[in-house]
Amino acid sequence: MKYAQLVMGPAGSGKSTYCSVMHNHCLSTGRTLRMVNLDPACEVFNYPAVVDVRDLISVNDVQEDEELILGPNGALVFCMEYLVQNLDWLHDELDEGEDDYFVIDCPGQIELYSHLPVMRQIVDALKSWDFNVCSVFLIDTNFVLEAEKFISGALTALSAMVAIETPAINVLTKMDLLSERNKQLVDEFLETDTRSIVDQDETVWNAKHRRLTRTIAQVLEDYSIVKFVPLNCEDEESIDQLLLTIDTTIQYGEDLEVKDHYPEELDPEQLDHV
Ligand SMILES: Nc1nc2c(ncn2[C@@H]2O[C@H](COP(=O)(O)OP(=O)(O)OP(=O)(O)O)[C@@H](O)[C@H]2O)c(=O)[nH]1
Ligand SMILES: [Mg+2]
Repeated sequence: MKYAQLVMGPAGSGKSTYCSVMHNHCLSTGRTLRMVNLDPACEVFNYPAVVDVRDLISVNDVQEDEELILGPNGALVFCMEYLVQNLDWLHDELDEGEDDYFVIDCPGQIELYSHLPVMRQIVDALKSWDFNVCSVFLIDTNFVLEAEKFISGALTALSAMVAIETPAINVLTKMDLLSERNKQLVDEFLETDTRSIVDQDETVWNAKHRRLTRTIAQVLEDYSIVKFVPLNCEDEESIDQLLLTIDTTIQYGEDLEVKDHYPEELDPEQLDHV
């Protein structure tokens, strides 16, 4: 069995930073993560990538092609579609040994997480190659600090969850940049039910659309579909906590635990006689 975190989210939400933070954290605890750059548009990243999609195709290559005439967004979509047509390349690149744990840095075009099929096709391929996959969907905390933005962030995360259909962990990034007051606000948002968050907000705009926002908030609340985990990259405990949540979601380490623990009702000494 292999494992993969797909690090997704809007442009600039902190995906590549998250990848290098996770890599460094695991390096210091003696654990190996295999890092993958799946962003054909990226210029630099601060982790050692064992797989880099730019070896197959990059936005620069595509934009230099005079026959294609594509802008940066079109070129990125072209690259991702090219990757989907050449999934054997990715399979070969990822195919090294057993029990590998990959962290995959994805591109930031929001269309990839709403209506374009490419991310879904990549996830389906990973599953067919025996990967346990989890999407880690990052959202910049600064963009969810008001009630209607919080709802909008939750809906963005939900649209990715619906489009990609994997277990998902939604992460609020850049917590280190918040003032103490705003940190408190985020904590309050995360503890409060979504419906009450909307009810606290009293703007004119909100009054006009109150029934709609309340209903959306109620649906989010009733189904408990979108939960956020805050991440402060400066705080090792925060990183560790998130990693544990992700590991549990993709069932990483469960085999190890089974070997380490006997069921409660069984006495280990008795097992020798079985
Ligand atoms: N202070 C702080 N800055 C961050 C954090 N995460 C990201 N940044 C900054 O936010 C900017 C964007 O971060 P990236 O990691 O490149 O974001 P990305 O999601 O990979 O961006 P794209 O690949 O372009 O979609 C950079 O200037 C980072 O230094 C964080 O946790 N704390
Ligand atoms: Mg990036």
